Amino acid sequence: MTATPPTIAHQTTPQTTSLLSYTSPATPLQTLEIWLPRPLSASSLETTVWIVYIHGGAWRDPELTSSQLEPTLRRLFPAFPSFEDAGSSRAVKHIAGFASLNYRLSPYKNHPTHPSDDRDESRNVTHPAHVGDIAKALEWLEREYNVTGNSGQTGGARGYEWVGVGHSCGATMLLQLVTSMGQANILSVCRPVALILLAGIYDLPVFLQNHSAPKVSTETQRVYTEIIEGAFGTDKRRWLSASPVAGDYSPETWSKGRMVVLAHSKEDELVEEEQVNRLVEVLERQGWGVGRQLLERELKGGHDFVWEDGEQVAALIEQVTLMLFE
Ligand SMILES: N[C@@H](CC(=O)c1ccccc1NC=O)C(=O)O
Repeated sequence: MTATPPTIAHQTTPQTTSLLSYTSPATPLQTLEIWLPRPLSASSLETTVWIVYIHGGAWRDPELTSSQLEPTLRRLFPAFPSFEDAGSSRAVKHIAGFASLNYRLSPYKNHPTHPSDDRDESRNVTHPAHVGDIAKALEWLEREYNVTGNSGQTGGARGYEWVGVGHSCGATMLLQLVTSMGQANILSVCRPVALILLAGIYDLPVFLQNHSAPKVSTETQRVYTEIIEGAFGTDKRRWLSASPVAGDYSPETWSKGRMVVLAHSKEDELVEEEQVNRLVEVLERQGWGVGRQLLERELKGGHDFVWEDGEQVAALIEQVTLMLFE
């Protein structure tokens, strides 16, 4: 494959974009946002990566969107939305671009202000449609911005490598993507070199067990059940096979994977720490931790504070980017 120049205008700097569609025809949630700290042509394929962010919201919350990355961008770029100071951090020099993805959601009929309508095709999907949209967005990023991670073994063209950052169910989806859980188009999508997983859900049955009465109120249990049934259907037998803990993270299936960071806060009131422990067991059993780096990081603050504040997310992005290059 040869490096095709990006086909949409993005060579001016500094640049932010509004929502871009990654499907044709366009739909309201199959969209993404792009930020380039400098013209793409000034970011070399050898020394920079893309950061691809996936927001959370329990697969259904319409109020959580791609804009969730902005507080983090404000921490990384003091003059954001301008990128004037883009050269100030050593890590940022190694970032070619940021993409923050939206994806179709599952129903949320009892949302207090934005209930979903049965006829709204953007808000009535189930797994694997969410992660399928993530795969479509990555195919688009490959076409438009050369985010292919094609490491040019044949000496040919290269594309940018990417680092995935996901919060809550966004972290879940990144792992479903690298392990090809879901649909066929995922297989052709280039894999990330590293993942930063924030407050993710990795074992759906354990997630539900930990949020069932008498550990929690029956009302809380009802909400968690509604979230999982809404996103994965009512057939319980499918919940484990759709869980990241059921995935294959061997070098054969994810040859690019060099680093996984699992971050969680003890103050998280929505996703429990056991999710991290379950995934660590699985990754270690599959050889992670020797050679392929497995890092656990303790965060501060509640579930949503982590992205609302952005400082800890920015610090993790800086650390991982530097580790990849230095
Ligand atoms: N704001 C969401 C709740 C939510 O995001 C959530 C709740 C419990 C456990 C994890 C959650 N988010 C994961 O993406 C909602 O209203 O459904």
